[in-house]
Amino acid sequence: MRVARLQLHGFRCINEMSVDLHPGFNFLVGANGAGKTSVLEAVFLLSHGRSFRSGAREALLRRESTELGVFSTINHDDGRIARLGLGRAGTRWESRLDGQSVSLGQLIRECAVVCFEPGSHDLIAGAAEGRRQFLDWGVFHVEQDFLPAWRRYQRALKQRNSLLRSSAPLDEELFSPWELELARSGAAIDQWRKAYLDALLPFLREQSERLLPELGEVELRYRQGWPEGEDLASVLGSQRTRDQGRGHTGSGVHRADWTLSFSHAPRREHLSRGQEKLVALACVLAQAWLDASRRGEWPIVCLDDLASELDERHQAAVVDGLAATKAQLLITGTELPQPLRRLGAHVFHVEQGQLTPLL
Ligand SMILES: Nc1ncnc2c1ncn2[C@@H]1O[C@H](COP(=O)(O)OP(=O)(O)OP(=O)(O)O)[C@@H](O)[C@H]1O
Repeated sequence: MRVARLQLHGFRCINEMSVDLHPGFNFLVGANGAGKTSVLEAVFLLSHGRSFRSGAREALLRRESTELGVFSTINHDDGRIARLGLGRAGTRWESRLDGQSVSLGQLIRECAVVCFEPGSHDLIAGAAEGRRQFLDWGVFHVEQDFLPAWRRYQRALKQRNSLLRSSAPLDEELFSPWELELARSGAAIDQWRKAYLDALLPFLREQSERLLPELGEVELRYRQGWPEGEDLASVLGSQRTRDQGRGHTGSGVHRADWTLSFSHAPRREHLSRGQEKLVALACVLAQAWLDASRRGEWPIVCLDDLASELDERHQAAVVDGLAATKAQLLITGTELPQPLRRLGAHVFHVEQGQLTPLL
């Protein structure tokens, strides 16, 4: 799939912008603060319903603006054209698909964007939440039932946490229904996550061999969030007193995590910063390959500030990897690095939130 046209208003530093993108490789060049990342952020928003930058969605609204809109025409490989819109007027957010008002879930299912940006580093070096989000986005896009199960899980978790914080003595009858729901929806979420990571692993191996052959073989470890082989409902039942002391539920799929290790770098601390960046990039590209194999069309691939911290050899390895995909690429940088020129870029100059085609 490809973004054919992108229109933004009231988004970050962008007052009004409309651009027709190339179906192949688009390179957005401009000075620091020009608005390059904001363009990628808008495309990402349509596929994730949130920004990749920290902070509330409200921060996306341009200062001095009262309305925000992100509109995109997506061309699918089968010839279908979808018109996506996400906007905020006053305090209300609205999602539209082909002119109809839809839920945010329906909107983001229509469009697949994988994005590598400086914060993607957190996939390797950051907290577990970012890794769970990465995993759950992949599951969400293949499993129709994931979102309702995840919502049921979140609701039950909230209820159990508020019971834990209430001063009442721990009452089995009050806790049990929520713990059973956590176990039921949690088991489904856990199975989907495991299946997703199993499917991701071969693509991850391929990407890491291409980008980081010096690190040796990659291993992926998944922790489900409670002891393996035990029933989550029983675990929660036995941990009520401990959880009451903590004020929250200490076990469940909301505590899951996955990590990578390499035969020549078994611990994360063995990786240099540039290597961490490449490992995170390998994860993102593996996700794109898996998504393409399942969906039958490539997701849109966004790479923000790709070249920084990478030497020419690794940049060339990244370029070889990208050349092997059929994805639409949106890449940003303060200049077009030599190795990327091989991909035949359509360059846009970005200045004060405006895109001007250069080549
Ligand atoms: N809500 C907002 N309203 C107005 N301006 C904003 C808002 N949020 C961010 N900005 C500004 O938008 C500008 C563009 O930021 P962006 O991160 O897109 O730039 P960039 O071209 O990617 O820069 P860099 O190369 O430094 O990463 C910045 O000057 C920033 O201060």
